Amino acid sequence: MLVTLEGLDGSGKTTVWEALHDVYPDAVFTREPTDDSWYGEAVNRAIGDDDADPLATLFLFTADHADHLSRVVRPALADGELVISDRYSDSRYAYQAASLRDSDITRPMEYIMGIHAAFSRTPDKTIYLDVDPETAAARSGKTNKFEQAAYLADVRANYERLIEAEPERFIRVDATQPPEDVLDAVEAALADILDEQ
Ligand SMILES: Nc1ncnc2c1ncn2[C@@H]1O[C@H](COP(=O)(O)OP(=O)(O)OP(=O)(O)O)[C@@H](O)[C@H]1O
Ligand SMILES: Cc1cn([C@H]2C[C@H](O)[C@@H](COP(=O)(O)O)O2)c(=O)[nH]c1=O
Repeated sequence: MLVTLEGLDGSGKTTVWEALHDVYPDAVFTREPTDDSWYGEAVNRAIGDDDADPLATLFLFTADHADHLSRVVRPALADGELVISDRYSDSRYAYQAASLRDSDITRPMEYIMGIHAAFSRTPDKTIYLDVDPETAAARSGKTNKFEQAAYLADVRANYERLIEAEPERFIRVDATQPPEDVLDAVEAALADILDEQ
């Protein structure tokens, strides 16, 4: 089963993802962008480059996703493992659709989803850590071009579109709560997901 954690920068995904290691010691914990491949390194260069072309950046993230899928996610799923990924394809649909909003591509989210449809694997469940853009930007420290409240407001609107389109896949957790309450809510959601299996 593939479970993904999604949300704005600073929503607390990594805090939750790290805490879940103790709860599910046998699960495969992974992330996007990857942190163990040259594709992930290329993505991180694009994140740090204010002048990086948004379309080129989309394809770097997508290349990293393709490698992540074939090298980590698909083999683990084939072995029957629980895979928990800190960010996954929805991050592309939400972030790169926002980056390409004023580009020549008329429907960026649909375009990005179309690219993924040919090869990707949709998560079984996605836990969305919901936080307002101002809190997200403040928590993340505004260290790069993505961690800005105005941009994150567009990203959040895109996440809302995704949730509206697939309400059965997404579980929304209020990420403005204290970290221990957020973790309790995520643990309860995951327990329900695994019970339903
Ligand atoms: N529920 C919370 N309440 C207050 N602060 C939090 C909460 N969860 C995480 N934080 C803090 O916010 C900061 C960002 O958390 P974290 O790295 O987990 O977020 P993230 O969603 O993974 O961000 P990014 O996508 O930018 O990597 C950290 O300093 C963390 O301690
Ligand atoms: C996977 C993915 C990520 N991003 C953005 C979101 C963040 O600002 C950075 C790095 O992610 P992290 O969780 O803070 O390490 O990249 C993106 O724009 N598109 C994606 O597909």
